[in-house]
Amino acid sequence: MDSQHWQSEGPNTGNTVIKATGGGAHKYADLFKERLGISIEKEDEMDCLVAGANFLLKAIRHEAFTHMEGQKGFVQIDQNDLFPYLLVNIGSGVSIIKVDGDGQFERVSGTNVGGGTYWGLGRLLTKCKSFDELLELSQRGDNRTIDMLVGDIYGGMDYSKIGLSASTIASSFGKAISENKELEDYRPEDISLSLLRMISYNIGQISYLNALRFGLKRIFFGGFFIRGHAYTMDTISFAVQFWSKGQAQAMFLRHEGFLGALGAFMSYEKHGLDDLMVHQLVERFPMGAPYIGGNVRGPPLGDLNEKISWMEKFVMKGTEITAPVPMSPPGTTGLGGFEVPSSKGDALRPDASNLNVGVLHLVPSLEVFPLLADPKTYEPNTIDLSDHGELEYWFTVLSEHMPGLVDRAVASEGGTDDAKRRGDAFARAFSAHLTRLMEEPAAYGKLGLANLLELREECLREFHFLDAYRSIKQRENEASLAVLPDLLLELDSMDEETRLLTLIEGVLAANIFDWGSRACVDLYHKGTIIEIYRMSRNKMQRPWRVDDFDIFKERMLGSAEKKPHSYKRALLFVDNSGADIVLGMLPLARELLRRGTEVVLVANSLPALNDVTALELPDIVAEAAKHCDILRGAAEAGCLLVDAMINIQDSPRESSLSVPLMVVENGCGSPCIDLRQVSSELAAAAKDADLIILEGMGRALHTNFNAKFKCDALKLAMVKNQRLAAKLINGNLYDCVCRFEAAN
Ligand SMILES: CC(C)(COP(=O)(O)O)[C@@H](O)C(=O)NCCC(=O)O
Ligand SMILES: [Mn+2]
Repeated sequence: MDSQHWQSEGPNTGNTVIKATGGGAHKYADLFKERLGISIEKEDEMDCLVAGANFLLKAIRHEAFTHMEGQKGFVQIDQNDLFPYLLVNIGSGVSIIKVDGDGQFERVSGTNVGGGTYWGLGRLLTKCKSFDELLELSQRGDNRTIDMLVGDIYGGMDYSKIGLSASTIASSFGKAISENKELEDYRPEDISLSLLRMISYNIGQISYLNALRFGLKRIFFGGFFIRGHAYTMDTISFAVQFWSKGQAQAMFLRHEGFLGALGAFMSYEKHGLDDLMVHQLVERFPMGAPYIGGNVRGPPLGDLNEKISWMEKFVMKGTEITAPVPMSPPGTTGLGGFEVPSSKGDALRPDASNLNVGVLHLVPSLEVFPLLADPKTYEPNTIDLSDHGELEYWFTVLSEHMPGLVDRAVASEGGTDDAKRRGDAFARAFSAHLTRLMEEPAAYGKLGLANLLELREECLREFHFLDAYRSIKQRENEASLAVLPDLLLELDSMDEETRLLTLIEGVLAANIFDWGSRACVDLYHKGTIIEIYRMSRNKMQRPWRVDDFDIFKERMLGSAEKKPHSYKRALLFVDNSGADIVLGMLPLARELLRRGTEVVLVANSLPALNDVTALELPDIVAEAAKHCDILRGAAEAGCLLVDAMINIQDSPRESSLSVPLMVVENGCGSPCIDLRQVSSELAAAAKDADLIILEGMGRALHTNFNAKFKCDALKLAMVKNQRLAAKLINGNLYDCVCRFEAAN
């Protein structure tokens, strides 16, 4: 888990105990004791395997995946509906284990024809020097030269009566008996593929029969034989699908190489992970994790300097490894498993795990947002990056943003040499992530645009850029606060209906201040903040591309047929600093307060681009409250303005209403929000809420555009990316979305 935990143990005092499992735990125990004074405590291999698999399947959302025809598909496993399952561990031999619960399992079967058989026979038949070389050979093989196919027996025809196609293998290596050929006459590539398919099909078939024997729906495959090899997974999947006639599916584990080690870790008493919940665990991918290819390389990384220089080496190593992998969509043949693997497909990456190793953080305060209509089917991302075209587009966009972002980040730290060095390291680290994900989009789990945007923020933080947009945010807040009084006067002179429309227009118009959008940043060179804000407001033309304003208006103000609805509490998920919050969301909050609705401003816990944070908001509200009694009274009632900095007695109150205004943090530090993991404060504040307003592209479009809630929801955003506008709303850059969805 966190390296700090290990570091805090202090220097080795001679009685350190490390839990370990597998052959190595026996083989090297004496050496560890002799050289390092460390005692290796051996744990049972099968216990560890099962404990490791159980932990991963419960703790990591995107752990299990299917692999068919070169495509990974993540499977969401319900923590409460995991057992029983079949675990097939393919090492030298194969163990088939029925798992009924934590510590409850039985080895129900196995086969001596496993990875060792493939490697042993393969070595004898091809003269390969390593297991990886043998696997790599199979990648270029054509097994039809050796295997006897149904078509070979039936003159190229299918044996349709019993459902066998001409390309089905009738007999592995069967052609060798009828041809007058010697071993040298066969290509090693073909031999390797034929062997791989023979063994994988056999394992797939035996596993399926065992699943059938115990009535199990799920079969997870793991072990050294698989090691991320796409074609091996495809063959096993194909076998399971073929024998089960599509009733069963093979699944694989993302951290399959670590089952035993994790299980050994789980055997420590008091590791505190017994009651873990998936929503409390956050997987991050720091470049500083001292792992390459599943091996720890060197001591835990201490200070930032150490991290930067290690990262430089790591990236060099990464480039070495990743260079030969083609930048094309991952895939094998796409042809039903009986075809030969395409050499253009996923190259073999024996060390595919090198950058996949995340660090799991336990954040006990995270909760599932209680107002999600159905947390089980909720998917935060609107854009799925498993679509290669999308990934390529966003990869390019984010790569092009990099120089500007680095300049901004370095400037935010005073432009010192140290900041420049960190800036370089950040750029290299984030580029390495992007390159890695281009090659293997599923390397870190299911990949959506929100994950990429969050990864960028995490990466900045990793290199100690805590708030790259600090000065921009301050400047924009000040400029906007200066014009707020005039805006409030203008609003107050309007009738209710015009005011509501102007307020929503104001939110949409002010959402243009987005430093994460290339198009908007280009715009900022063309005028002052206020000029751009005015221009944006003047351009507001209804109907917007998505325009549910009239439904929202009817709900708020009522109509001839309907009475107005009085919301008890509204959660306003706010977005950017400056005009967005000051001239957009705060005036809307004020309107809700005026109507007797409690308002909770939900802001980021950590900075992301120019988003306003929960820490910054109270000061902004305090400044705004100087010009507005409604905000002031509500903020005081909500204890937001603790030390009432203004002399309230002196100014007459606009309203006697004083329902509270609160600020809560959302638990995240990204431009998007995953509502499966929010702060406990937000979860608590949500209990009484009956209206949710999600604002901005990140929170309302990239994520949550399709989210359904238990209460009314208003999604407001200006679309500041042409491609997204075209794809999502069949519209154009700067089009607006005002989507209102009544409670489910
Ligand atoms: C990062 C963002 C989601 C932030 O938008 P916001 O939530 O502030 O409205 C947005 O700027 C974005 O999607 N940018 C895409 C890159 C671009 O078009 O340049
Ligand atoms: Mn934003």
